Amino acid sequence: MEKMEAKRRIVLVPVPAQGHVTPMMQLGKALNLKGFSITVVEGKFNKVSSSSQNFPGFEFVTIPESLPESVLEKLGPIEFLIELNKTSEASFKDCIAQLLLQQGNDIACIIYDEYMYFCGAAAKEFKIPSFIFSTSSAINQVSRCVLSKLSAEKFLVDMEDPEVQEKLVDNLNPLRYKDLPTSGVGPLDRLFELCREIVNKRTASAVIINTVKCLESSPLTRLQHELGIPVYALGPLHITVSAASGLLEEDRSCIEWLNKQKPRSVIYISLGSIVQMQTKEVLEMAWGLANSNQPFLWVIRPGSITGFEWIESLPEEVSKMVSERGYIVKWAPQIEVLEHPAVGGFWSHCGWNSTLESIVEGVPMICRPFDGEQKLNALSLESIWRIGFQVQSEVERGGVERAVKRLIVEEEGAEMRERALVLKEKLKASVRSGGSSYNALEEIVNYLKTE
Ligand SMILES: O=c1ccn([C@@H]2O[C@H](COP(=O)(O)OP(=O)(O)O[C@H]3O[C@H](CO)[C@@H](O)[C@H](O)[C@H]3O)[C@@H](O)[C@H]2O)c(=O)[nH]1
Repeated sequence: MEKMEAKRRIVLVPVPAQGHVTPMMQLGKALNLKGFSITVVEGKFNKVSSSSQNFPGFEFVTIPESLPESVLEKLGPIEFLIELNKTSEASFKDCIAQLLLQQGNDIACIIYDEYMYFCGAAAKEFKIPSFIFSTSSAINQVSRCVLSKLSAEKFLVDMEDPEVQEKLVDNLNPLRYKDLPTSGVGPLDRLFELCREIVNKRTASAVIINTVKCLESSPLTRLQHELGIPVYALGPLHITVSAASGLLEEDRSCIEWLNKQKPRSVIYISLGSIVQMQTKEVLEMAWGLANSNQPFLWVIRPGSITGFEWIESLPEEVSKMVSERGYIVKWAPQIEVLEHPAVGGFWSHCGWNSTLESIVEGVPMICRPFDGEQKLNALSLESIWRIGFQVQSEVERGGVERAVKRLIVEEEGAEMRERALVLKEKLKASVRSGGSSYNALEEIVNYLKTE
């Protein structure tokens, strides 16, 4: 009898946040289908192992030294990540040493989220190949390379000059210096330090990125040039494999509600898994949506309105008006919502997963980015792909009403939808046999099998 080839193990290290876990687990599933065994190393909160039933055969390991979620609230995201990397390095080395013992030295590769750069030390020490995985756009990666070379102090002074603000970043048209993702994340010097750590490739053999060549051809070329190692664009991963790793329970009743709405009439509103809103903005949104006269499906996560558990801060008259025209859920089956024929547009914070998911369904977008990286995605959606437009950061009811009508009712929205449908076909083609993302995955698999 022919001897079965032993499966080789891949260790995945995701960031414990929905927008990062989802694509990492999709990558794990894709590699598992290609014959690799998967071990997921995780920390103390937002554990993927809570949905382990969706990943039969995967092994889940917890690092004992990782930081609790309360530290994230105390330190803010940048300091938390810097601290997490410091505290996790030694325990991750121990964890890999253990795994090597158990697996008879059979670890083909460590694939770590770009923010989990502490993994680099273990890869180096045990001479295990490593890949860096990026869950955001290539333009964001390139922007980080640009920022990592700047001094925070000088940047702040330079940016006082309006001419510098408007200056295009070399070969990255339409990106201007003022578009670089520096806002909303804390002190600039700490952000630049984090950028330097993230773009430091250490001993990694390649970067895997959840984007698509036809969307980001020039940033991808520039990224490869900046990093000097191969960059594999194999997105959108969610259409390569389905891998349910939701950290919140989906409310499927919204699909029944959508079934009762007219084709392309509904605006879907979701701001991802992290964004927080103030009550004032929520109220302006509610009035604007109601005044638009279009039906709407609105995801409001528990705890996402600052200071409140859920939507108890909405006055009764607003709740009544909302329920007449709209439907609110705590968490939706987003991909299914976007592919529903009743959905005509997506009001989004432009997280990278939401951006890809919307394009794959040919749904045009109203862009309301919150932090710097989302602003880059909004810029691409508005100025490069021309399948969405941005609303001003100060959200007020008149602006909300106009934006919804512009996208769902007016000719301009229809044109955006047409362009989105063209992109949809291109993205689908990229993951089919012979497509750019399909080929990138094949190259990775061949590399891992021969290492
Ligand atoms: O009701 C909902 C709302 C969202 N989602 C899913 O949650 C994910 C959200 O991801 P994303 O759109 O990327 O937003 P964030 O959760 O905010 O993701 C973080 O991670 C992303 C990837 O690095 C970044 O682009 C974002 O800026 C960052 O905030 C998507 O897969 C959605 O399908 C649901 O399933 N149901």
